[in-house]
Amino acid sequence: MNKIKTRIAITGPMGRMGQILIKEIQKNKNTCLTLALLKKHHPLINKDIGESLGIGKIGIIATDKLNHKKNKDFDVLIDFTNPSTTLHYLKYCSELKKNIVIGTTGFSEEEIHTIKIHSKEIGIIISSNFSIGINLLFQLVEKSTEIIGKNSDINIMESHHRNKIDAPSGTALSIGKVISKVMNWDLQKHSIYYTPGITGIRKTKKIGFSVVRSGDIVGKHTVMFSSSGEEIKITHTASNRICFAKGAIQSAIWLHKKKMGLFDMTDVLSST
Ligand SMILES: NC(=O)C1=CN([C@@H]2O[C@H](COP(=O)(O)OP(=O)(O)OC[C@H]3O[C@@H](n4cnc5c(N)ncnc54)[C@H](OP(=O)(O)O)[C@@H]3O)[C@@H](O)[C@H]2O)C=CC1
Ligand SMILES: O=C(O)C1=N[C@H](C(=O)O)C[C@H](O)C1
Repeated sequence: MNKIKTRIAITGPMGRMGQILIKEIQKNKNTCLTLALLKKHHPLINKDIGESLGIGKIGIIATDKLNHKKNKDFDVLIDFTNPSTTLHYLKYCSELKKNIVIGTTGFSEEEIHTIKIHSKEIGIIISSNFSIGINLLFQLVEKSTEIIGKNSDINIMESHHRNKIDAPSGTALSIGKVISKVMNWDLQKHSIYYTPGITGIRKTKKIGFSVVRSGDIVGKHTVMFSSSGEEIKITHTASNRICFAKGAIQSAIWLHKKKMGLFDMTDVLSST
C-alpha cells in the first residue's frame, strides 16, 4: 500500500538551506513540496519555485500570502530563516494547527520561551543542527566530559561562512549545554568569550568559545579537552548542506503524525 506522503511547506525557499531543502524534498519518495513562502514583495512571488531554483517547473508557485484557507495544504512547515521570521510562521502554524520543524538559530531566551508555549498546541522539532554527525558528536562529548571533564580545560571552536549572522553558532551553544549538564554548570556563567587585552590566567570550570567567519565554510565544530600532558579533540565538518536538509526532512516525516510537544533531533534519531 502506498505510504501517505508528507506535504511540506518551506519558508525562505531561495535561502542557502531553502534551496537544498526543496531539491531534497523532490528526491524523497515520502515527501512533496506544497508551499514555498517568500518574504513580502519578493521579486520571485507568483513564479514557479522550481524554475527560480533552476531545476525546472515543479508546479509550486511561490507566494508571500499566509492565506489561511488557500495555504492549508501542507502537513509540516520547515523553517530555516531568522528568529523573528520563524516566530511569525510559528504563530501561523499554531493557528492552522500545523506542525513545524525549526532549523533557525540565534534565538533569545524569550523567543525560546515563546516556542515552548506554542508546543503545547502543535508539534515542534527544534534543532541547532540536523546532521546525524553532530548529533553523534553530542553523545561523544557527553561521554568524554563524564570521563575527563573535571581535569580539563574545555574549548569549543566553530567556523562558518562569512554570511552567517549569529555567533556563536547554535550548534556550539548546544555542545556547551551538553557539557554544562554533565558538569552541573550554568552555561552562561561558565562560558568564556575571548576579548583583546590582558585576560589573566585562564579560569577553570569555564567553557571557552572561539568563532571564525570566513569564505564559504559550511560548518566546522571542534571540542577540545586539554589536560596536563594530553589533549583530546572531537571535530565535525560539514562539507555541504545536504546533511542538514536530510535530517530536517527526516524530522518532518517523523513529526507529521505527532499531535503536540517540543522535540529535537535526538528524539527523531532514537525512535526512527
Ligand atoms: N539547524 C540546522 O541544521 C541548520 C541551521 N541553519 C540556520 O538556518 C538559518 C538560515 O540559514 P541560511 O539558509 O544559511 O540563511 P539564508 O539567509 O541563506 O536564508 C534565509 C532565508 O530566509 C528568507 N527570509 C527572510 N525573511 C523571510 C520571511 N519573512 N519570509 C520568508 N522568507 C524569509 C531570506 O530571504 P531574503 O534572502 O530575501 O532575505 C533567505 O532566503 C540560520 O539561522 C542558520 O543558523 C543553517 C544550516 C543548518
Ligand atoms: O548558519 C549556518 O550555516 C549553520 N548554522 C547552524 C548553527 O548555527 O549551528 C548549523 C550549521 O553549523 C550551519
